[in-house]
Amino acid sequence: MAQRNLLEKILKAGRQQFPSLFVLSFLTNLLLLVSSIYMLQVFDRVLASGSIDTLIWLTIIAVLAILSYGFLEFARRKILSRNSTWIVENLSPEILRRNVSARLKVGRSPASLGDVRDLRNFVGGDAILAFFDAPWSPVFIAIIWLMHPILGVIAVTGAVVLLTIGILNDVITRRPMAQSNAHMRQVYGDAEAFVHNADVLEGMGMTETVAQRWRQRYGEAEREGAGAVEAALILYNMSRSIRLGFQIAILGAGAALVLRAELTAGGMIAASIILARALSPVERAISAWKGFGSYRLAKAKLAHLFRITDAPADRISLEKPKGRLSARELRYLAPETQEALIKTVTFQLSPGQICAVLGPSGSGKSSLCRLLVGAWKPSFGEVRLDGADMQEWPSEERGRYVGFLPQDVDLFSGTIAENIARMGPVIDEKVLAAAQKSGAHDMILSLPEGYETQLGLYSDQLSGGQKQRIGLARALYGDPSLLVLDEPSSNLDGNGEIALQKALQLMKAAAQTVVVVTHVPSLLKQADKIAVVNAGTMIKFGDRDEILKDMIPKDRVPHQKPHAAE
Ligand SMILES: Nc1ncnc2c1ncn2[C@@H]1O[C@H](COP(=O)(O)OP(=O)(O)OP(=O)(O)O)[C@@H](O)[C@H]1O
Repeated sequence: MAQRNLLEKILKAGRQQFPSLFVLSFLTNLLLLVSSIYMLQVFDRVLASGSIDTLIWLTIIAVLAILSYGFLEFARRKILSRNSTWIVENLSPEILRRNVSARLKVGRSPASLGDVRDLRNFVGGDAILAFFDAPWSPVFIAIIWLMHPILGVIAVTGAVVLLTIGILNDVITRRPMAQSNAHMRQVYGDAEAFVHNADVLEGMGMTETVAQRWRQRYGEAEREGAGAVEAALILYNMSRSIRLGFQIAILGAGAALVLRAELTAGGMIAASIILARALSPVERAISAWKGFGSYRLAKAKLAHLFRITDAPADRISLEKPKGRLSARELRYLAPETQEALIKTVTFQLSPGQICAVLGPSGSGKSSLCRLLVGAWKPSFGEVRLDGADMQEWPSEERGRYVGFLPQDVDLFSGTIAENIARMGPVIDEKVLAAAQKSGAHDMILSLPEGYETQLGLYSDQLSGGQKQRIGLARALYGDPSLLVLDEPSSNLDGNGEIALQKALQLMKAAAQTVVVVTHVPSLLKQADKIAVVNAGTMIKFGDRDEILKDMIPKDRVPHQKPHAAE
């Protein structure tokens, strides 16, 4: 329950800091007047009276005030940086979890960790302070007005001109910058994918062509934003010059007023300093406004992500299932296209049964596997393990009883032992048992660091077959009741296949239910049942021998690869 409103909770916690930020901003802005008041007093009182004592006292008071200013400004920023750390630490893991959930549910996630960063940048950064400081600009301008209305008019004009330039800047640059940023993200994503596929690029001499294409797309994205950057730069420099211009104007007008004895010399200098203070929040408020735009967008995207994904369910402790698997009228529509990838699938397996799934390429075997392990939520129908609906079961709890070996195994950054232990706490005996059962133990020991071998991102230092064996050990970790293996031998050599055959025998002996996508005769021999899938429909399901008898012409030798759905 607490997790469901995490986003609101975090934003509310941020808002709760507003009163203290408001008070601190009031005090810091008040103390910002110290230097002008000091200047006013030195010029008009000390220089006129020649009193060293007054100067000393004034200086002591000014220094104390400036020190207090420093302390209060530090406190303001400390509150914000604490806020931003808290936001990132609490929200990021939750967003990562919901990203995974959204990817499986709707194909892609509406929000990313970049949105948490945008949220943090605004709530915990300078932008929000600009909002607290901005109301002080009119106060400073009013003080200048009180010194002399002519100076007040100059200050108001300065603020209006800077505000106009800022708004113009925002209007001109917002859209092209957003487009350029989106394209840049794509271009950098492409670059990462190219590096990841270095072997393909080098092996087929594609590197230069790909680099050329990339350079072209990078150039286009860069040029798209260049015009906006240039316009922003011109306007930024213009606003700086204009601000300095207004400061000179206020000094000049002040001097004229001094000559006409309508203002003191101290007042002239103080007005110039106060003007600088008055105009600075105006300039900052414009960039803060941009930050506010990103914040609002990020908040909306994150709220959408929270709406379409569920909070982690409370842990429930069901007994370990025996492995009775039933799929009833399963149907699955691709989230983005609504195309039916699985049309009708109904079957049941008893604990300890091995079911081989056959079917031509693209027939839906992998999709079926994802539905069986509960990674994909069926659009219609249900998958039950011992009567419990896979979708009703919290995935953390369910995962303890399910092992899944996908077609393409990717391992995560960490040691081999950690990967086998599913990135949780490593229980040595369980890791060893899983590795031995999968036939990966000897291979792991032959690596220089054995189970402690550190795998980097994409685990490039391992061969496809090695990854597959470790993936199988990961699936077997903790003796799950149901194992779903998608083409487990696609990267294995003869020895690997024999090891896999033994592993299947051990699973059967341990009464583990297994669904295995394979066309390999030696593995088919282990199966009790065979399911044949074609175009998303299970067209045949039954005892192995009966199905094979129907499929293989009598005059053909049994160890030939069966062509399932032809
Ligand atoms: N996320 C998805 N969105 C849309 N279509 C998808 C998605 N995943 C798979 N498909 C499509 O669903 C169909 C079945 O794919 P699936 O991977 O399940 O087939 P398969 O039988 O395992 O194929 P292979 O033997 O080649 O691995 C294919 O046409 C594929 O393009």
